[in-house]
Amino acid sequence: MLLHFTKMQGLGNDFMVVDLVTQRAHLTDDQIRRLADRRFGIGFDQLLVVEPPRDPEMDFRYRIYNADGSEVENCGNGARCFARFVRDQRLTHKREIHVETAGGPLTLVVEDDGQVRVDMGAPRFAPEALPFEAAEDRPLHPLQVDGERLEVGVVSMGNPHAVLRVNDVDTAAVERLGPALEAHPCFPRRVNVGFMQVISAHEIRLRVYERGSGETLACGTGACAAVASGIRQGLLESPVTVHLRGGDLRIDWAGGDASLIMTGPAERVFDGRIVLN
Ligand SMILES: N[C@@H](CCC[C@H](N)C(=O)O)C(=O)O
Repeated sequence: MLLHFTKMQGLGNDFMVVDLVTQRAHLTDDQIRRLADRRFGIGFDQLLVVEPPRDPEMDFRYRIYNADGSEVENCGNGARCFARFVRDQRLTHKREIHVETAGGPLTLVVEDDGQVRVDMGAPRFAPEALPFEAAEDRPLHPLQVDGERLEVGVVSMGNPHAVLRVNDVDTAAVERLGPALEAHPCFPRRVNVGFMQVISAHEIRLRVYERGSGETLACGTGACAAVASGIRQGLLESPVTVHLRGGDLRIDWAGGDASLIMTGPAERVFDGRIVLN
């Protein structure tokens, strides 16, 4: 069958976006892995699927799959691309869009300048929210990883994140510690791993080794998790500018049960169609 898709990117975190409101298709894990391949397929960090909502209060259902075919709960850069996509495709004219995700509802607002502001919900630090195996909820947890004793913050943004403070993201051991932490037995559903360099109370640099996709140029939920963990540790104050390899995000958080607000760009790259086999 012939599938129409759009390639999009948010700060270099790239997506294949498929409209399953007007098309019918079912993609298997194996097909997703082949489409994600940067040499034999289209190439992307995540596949985003737009579906009709199951809840009548919502505008759409937004499903997210990593490059390894696993379905996940949330994707911040994807949410911004999703908002641009449904308006560009004329699936909605609304500027404020309510979507269901596997990690809970999200509200997306397309601003006049084309930037998208996303209410990402409140961070959850309780270990069982990720899940993470620990006896108590604390700002930093000691963890033995690849022969090293590390201290990590753990945060659920719908999806699980571990945040590690480093002196310099350019020299951080992302390729070694990223996969080791992602597969650490204390994270039974695996974890996304953020390497955070604090520049000032309002500015960090961040690299993220993503569960199921490897290091990406940017991760929206990772940026929210790093800021929430940094504020909780008393290292940061809202608003925080997060410098990622692909560009900058602004994150606002009033603390407690307040939602994290992420603001950043979303771009269409090209439209295409592919025969699914
Ligand atoms: N790139 C995303 C996060 C995508 C999902 C993540 N890899 C997971 O497995 O939870 C973002 O921008 O948030």
